[in-house]
Amino acid sequence: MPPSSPSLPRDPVERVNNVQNKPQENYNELCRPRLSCNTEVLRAVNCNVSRKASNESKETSACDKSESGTSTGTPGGDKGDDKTKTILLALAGALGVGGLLYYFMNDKSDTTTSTSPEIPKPNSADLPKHVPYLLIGGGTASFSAFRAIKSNDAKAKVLMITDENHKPYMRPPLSKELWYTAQKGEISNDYRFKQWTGAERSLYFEPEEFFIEPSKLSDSENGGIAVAQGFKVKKVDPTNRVITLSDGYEITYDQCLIATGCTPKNLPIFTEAPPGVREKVMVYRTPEDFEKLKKYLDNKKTVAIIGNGFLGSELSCSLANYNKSKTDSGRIYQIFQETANMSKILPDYLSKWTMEKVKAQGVCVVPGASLKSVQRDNSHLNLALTTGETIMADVVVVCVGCEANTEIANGSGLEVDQNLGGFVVNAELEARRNLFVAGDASCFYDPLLGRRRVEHHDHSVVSGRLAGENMVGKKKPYAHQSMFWSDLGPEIGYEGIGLIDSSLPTVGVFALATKTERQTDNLTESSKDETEQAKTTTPSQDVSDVKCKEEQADNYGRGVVFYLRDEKIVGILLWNIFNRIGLARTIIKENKKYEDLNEVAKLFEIHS
Ligand SMILES: Cc1cc2nc3c(=O)[nH]c(=O)nc-3n(C[C@H](O)[C@H](O)[C@H](O)COP(=O)(O)OP(=O)(O)OC[C@H]3O[C@@H](n4cnc5c(N)ncnc54)[C@H](O)[C@@H]3O)c2cc1C
Repeated sequence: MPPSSPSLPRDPVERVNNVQNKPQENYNELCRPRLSCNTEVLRAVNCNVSRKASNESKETSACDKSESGTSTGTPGGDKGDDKTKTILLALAGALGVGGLLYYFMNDKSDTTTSTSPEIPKPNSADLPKHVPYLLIGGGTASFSAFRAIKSNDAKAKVLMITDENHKPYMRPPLSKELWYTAQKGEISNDYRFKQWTGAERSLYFEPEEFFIEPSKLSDSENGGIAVAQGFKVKKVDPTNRVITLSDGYEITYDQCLIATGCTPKNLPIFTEAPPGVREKVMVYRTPEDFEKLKKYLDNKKTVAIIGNGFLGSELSCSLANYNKSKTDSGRIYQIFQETANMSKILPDYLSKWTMEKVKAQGVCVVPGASLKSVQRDNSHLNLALTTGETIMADVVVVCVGCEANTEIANGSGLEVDQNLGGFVVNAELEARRNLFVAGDASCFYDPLLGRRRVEHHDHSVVSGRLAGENMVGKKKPYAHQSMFWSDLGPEIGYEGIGLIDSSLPTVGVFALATKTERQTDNLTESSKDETEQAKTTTPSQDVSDVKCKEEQADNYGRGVVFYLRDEKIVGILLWNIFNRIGLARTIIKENKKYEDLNEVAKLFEIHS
């Protein structure tokens, strides 16, 4: 029997707010920045994409190998650069100016300066000696905790300490919306971007004026939040409630939160490489990384993205779409070991279908390949792959996951989970009394799915909020089943909840558009006359017949995938279906077997 249909959130904001332990005030500004498309908006976006279709074959063919077994990057883009360099190198050689030679060999023109606002050199003596609320980390979880503290303790004095030179900001648009905004013009200092709905907002949760100076926090009558930027916390002494900064400065607290997030991993093949190689390799997490990569693209550089997770796939699509606005651009490669995009979370057939969509956006996808060696020539990196191919790239972006920032545990007596990483916390997200952990850095117990660590925006918002509430004494357990979302260009958006793992048995139910209807969809923005039929794939079914064949290319445009463990639904993926995550959460919470998953799928209105 299907569950009774719960009342669905009326709009995206309500959907994100429709979570357990919701406090009274509005969390709009922390909500999923995408604010899901309604059908009309999505179709409108799709139409724009199809209008660009005539360029796609040209862009896809840009991935063709120019020599047998060898892919070369930026065939036209770098020629001018290289010629100039050759002349200058000859000059430098003639003059015997070794330093100049080194400069050009290392292609310093590629390096970028951050556009982050100049801030005075931090001086820890300006920081208070004692604060009632101390937040370590300046990200989403930390800012969410501040909101919760403030709404429960109106005059709270909160000090946030971050080693970044930014006020609190959100990360998801860095690999998505910001690139589409950048495509249309200049990026503003506060990184304003257009959401898919057309609404505009900044990457920053609040403007500069919202915050008070750290030196004025203690005397502030109405409290508030001060951000100590550019400071690293070295350790915490939970017994005496004192933190120590890396310069030795100590601050005592009443309540403390650790929300230190995670750091992108790199690969030994790069970290152990000579400096000339290393300077062409980057990871991606901050606005500075966005600026740096954008500059590479604007200079027609070829980018090789290594990795097949959310970030690798999202970024590949965004960069390829960004390049579409240019008459001349470098290539975007995505290299990974697996057979197709997002194969760790998507069932095989959907993963292969998705890869074709990613390719159609202009990404040169190189599946089934890992790196054998890397060498630097004049200005390029030559990436030799296990497939025998060599990719020539100007820059490599390593997107191979993230490691929880737990250095603070050393010397603080805090437990780190050996398998999952992250600070081990109890049900109230407490590591020690009066010391909480939230966001990517927390390893918490999920009563339904076991001990987990989650690296997603929604988890950081809700766990940060709960930690903040517990810091003011609410003593609430964390029982929220968090969701995530990802967008692969303007055409594919998906949301997931629970265990989304392709090694589990899955059942997918999709709405199919017929050929005629697809043409209609491509030419008009109306959905009125469209009829759809459902297609179900089950774990027992041979999925080879639903592979990405030409005539089935749009089979998986919209649907729902159930992930099963012991025949119970433990995860739900909503594929181009929005505003239904509350229903998915309810179904997972029921933790039961369903005889007919088609009936459950109907609740998601995949045909509407
Ligand atoms: C490019 C990108 C796109 C993403 N897109 C999505 C998406 O589409 N959907 C989704 O669900 N999730 C997405 N995520 C994941 C999501 O953004 C993270 O889960 C979220 O930012 C985690 O928040 P946090 O507060 O735990 O950590 P963070 O946002 O990383 O904040 C941690 C902060 O603590 C600071 N810090 C660390 N150690 C110290 C120390 N010792 N002292 C002082 N400061 C310290 C860090 O510098 C950082 O500022 C994306 C992430 C990235 C990088």
